[in-house]
Amino acid sequence: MASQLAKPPTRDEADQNSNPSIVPGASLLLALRLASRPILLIGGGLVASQRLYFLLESDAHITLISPSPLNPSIQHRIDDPSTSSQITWLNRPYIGRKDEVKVSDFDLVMTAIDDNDLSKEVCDLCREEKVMVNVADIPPQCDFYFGAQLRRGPLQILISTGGMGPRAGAMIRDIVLEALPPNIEEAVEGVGLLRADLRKRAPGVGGKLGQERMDWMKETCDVWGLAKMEKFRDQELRNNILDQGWDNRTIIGPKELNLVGQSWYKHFSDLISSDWSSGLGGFGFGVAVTSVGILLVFRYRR
Ligand SMILES: C[C@@]1(CC(=O)O)c2cc3[nH]c(cc4nc(cc5[nH]c(cc(n2)[C@H]1CCC(=O)O)[C@@](C)(CC(=O)O)[C@@H]5CCC(=O)O)C(CC(=O)O)=C4CCC(=O)O)c(CCC(=O)O)c3CC(=O)O
Ligand SMILES: NC(=O)C1=CN([C@@H]2O[C@H](COP(=O)(O)OP(=O)(O)OC[C@H]3O[C@@H](n4cnc5c(N)ncnc54)[C@H](O)[C@@H]3O)[C@@H](O)[C@H]2O)C=CC1
Repeated sequence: MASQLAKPPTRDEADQNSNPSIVPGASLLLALRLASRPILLIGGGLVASQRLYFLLESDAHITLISPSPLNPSIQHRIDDPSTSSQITWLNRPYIGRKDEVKVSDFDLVMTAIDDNDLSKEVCDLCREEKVMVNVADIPPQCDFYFGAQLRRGPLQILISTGGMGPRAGAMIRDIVLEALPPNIEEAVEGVGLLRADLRKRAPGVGGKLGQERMDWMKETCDVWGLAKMEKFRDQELRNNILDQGWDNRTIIGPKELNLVGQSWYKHFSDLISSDWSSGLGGFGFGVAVTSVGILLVFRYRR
């Protein structure tokens, strides 16, 4: 039988007293922010090259210990000026407990080597020093697992099967990839821009203002829906829903926009009333704005 969907309390009051039972055995899924943080990576083969790729994307600083020859993709990152400063390569084998490089100097340690005894030693050292470690191939020696990942700009999704089937995890990732709406990245970017503008208008952390900000943002997201959030990338539209909406502590959804004034907004809100057909909607909007721009230019020239 399928197990329940994890559902912690939310901001909806109805959820807050439901107290779903705890199903143990999960991993804690987090989004680690590693910019400039020191990470130790031991090994220079294919698996290390995969670890390196994700570490570079997260802006970490990687100390890589492995004798040459390295996997060509690792060598490429070391030679490439756009990534070389993020990597300190020690061209030698790591020797374990006696090595001058100490695991305690790192935030995370990863090994991807074909030497089980040395891997076990690294794991023991890390556990002594309370540094989180991943030993590729040996789940009991992992404090964290990797997962099958997909990234669309700011949007990141990780599939974990709790060590049961990494290949199955990658296949599930591909299903998610197929199912994602084509403009999901633009939707996430749009909502990010709106939140940033709102923060400029109403700065600070917590308190009554923070509560109002969160309630307004939550309702605005709900009324626009994921399908239309890409429209928030338009500065004028953002200004409008902040001027008319946030400043009056009310919610301006796509339907309300045509009450907001400028006639092109009526045209615009008609255009965006369809759902994920929005590739064309976006094009239509572009055309609409451009036409208004052209009309204005003509008016001023007269
Ligand atoms: C526990 C974990 C620890 C960790 O590595 O963090 C682990 C452990 C092991 N992997 C093994 C085998 C394979 N691993 C892959 C691939 C990936 N493995 C990844 C993660 C994880 N692998 C963690 C759990 C993930 C989860 O919870 O779902 C992925 C998702 C992410 C990544 O590595 O970055 C990446 C796919 C990414 C992608 O394609 O995008 C393939 C397929 C392939 O290479 O195409 C195979 C062969 C097919 C198969 O076995 O499925 C073996 C057995 C070795 C043996 O039999 O001797 C072990 C050890 C064991 O299971 O005992
Ligand atoms: N996601 C996972 O958990 C997976 C794990 N593996 C396992 O991960 C390990 C690494 O896999 P690959 O990269 O394909 O192996 P590989 O054999 O291509 O690479 C091993 C690397 O480790 C280096 N190395 C060996 N001893 C070292 C030492 N003392 N210090 C520093 N570097 C050292 C080698 O020079 C080589 O670069 C293997 O044990 C493999 O079975 C393989 C596939 C998936």
